[in-house]
Amino acid sequence: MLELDKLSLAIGKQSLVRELSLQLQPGQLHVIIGPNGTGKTSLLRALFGELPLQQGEIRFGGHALSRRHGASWRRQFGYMPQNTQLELELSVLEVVVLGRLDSLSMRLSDDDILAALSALQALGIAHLADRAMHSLSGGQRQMVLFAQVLLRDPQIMMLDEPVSALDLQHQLQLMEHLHHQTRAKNWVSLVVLHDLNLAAQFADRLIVLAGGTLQAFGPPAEVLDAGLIHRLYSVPVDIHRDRDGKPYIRTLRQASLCA
Ligand SMILES: Nc1ncnc2c1ncn2[C@@H]1O[C@H](COP(=O)(O)OP(=O)(O)OP(=O)(O)O)[C@@H](O)[C@H]1O
Repeated sequence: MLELDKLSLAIGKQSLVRELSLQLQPGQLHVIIGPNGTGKTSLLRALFGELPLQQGEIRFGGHALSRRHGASWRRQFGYMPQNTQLELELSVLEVVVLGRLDSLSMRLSDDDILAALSALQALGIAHLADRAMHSLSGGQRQMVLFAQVLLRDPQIMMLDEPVSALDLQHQLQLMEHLHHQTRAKNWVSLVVLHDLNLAAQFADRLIVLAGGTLQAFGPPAEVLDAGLIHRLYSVPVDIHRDRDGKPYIRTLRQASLCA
């Protein structure tokens, strides 16, 4: 279990997250939603050990994150940050193999290369293997970096807006893959999404953040309602339910936004 105990984060004098306590279970997909600038990325960076904690504690498997053990802490994670803009001369296959960096010796083993190829195949992008990373489109790059993070085979998987550049088919493919692997590998998965319908379809638990504080935590069917969404985004919505009882959301147009 990944535990956050009264976690507070700040950059300089600006408070980003306040007194956040959560228990995140292995085998479950947790989706973080909330308005822009509300601390979602900062939270992932703190969990990864990239942003110092102002107060509180993060524990995984009984061990607390500490500065001294930063490198071994990070080894437990697969982390795909928000910015996927990489001007690398490396080929796609080389970038994906880098997912094995921690266990690489001076030479790549055949196993590493086969694992990278099979990740590319599973995501339907094996045809990109020899392309230079810098020559790819934004969506192609996002899929390749997802393949790279899969290769780490982590215990905790964190993806920051991983579908922001993807078309509908690839959004579904990435989320289905993540959902399946989270169950199969017993990952604690944490994903930041802005698409509430995608979040409602795939999340076991939603983590709703606004203004750096936890607004709600639970299954989408229990958490998402028109009142919460209006409080978060000041946008009126209709909420419907699909055959499985999962909510789906339709925004209502507002002439007043066009001042
Ligand atoms: N390096 C930094 N220096 C100063 N302020 C920062 C820094 N990184 C983030 N912030 C501020 O911290 C707040 C939270 O940022 P964060 O990126 O965590 O939000 P977010 O919820 O992920 O936003 P978005 O949905 O827009 O990606 C914002 O007000 C942002 O301007």
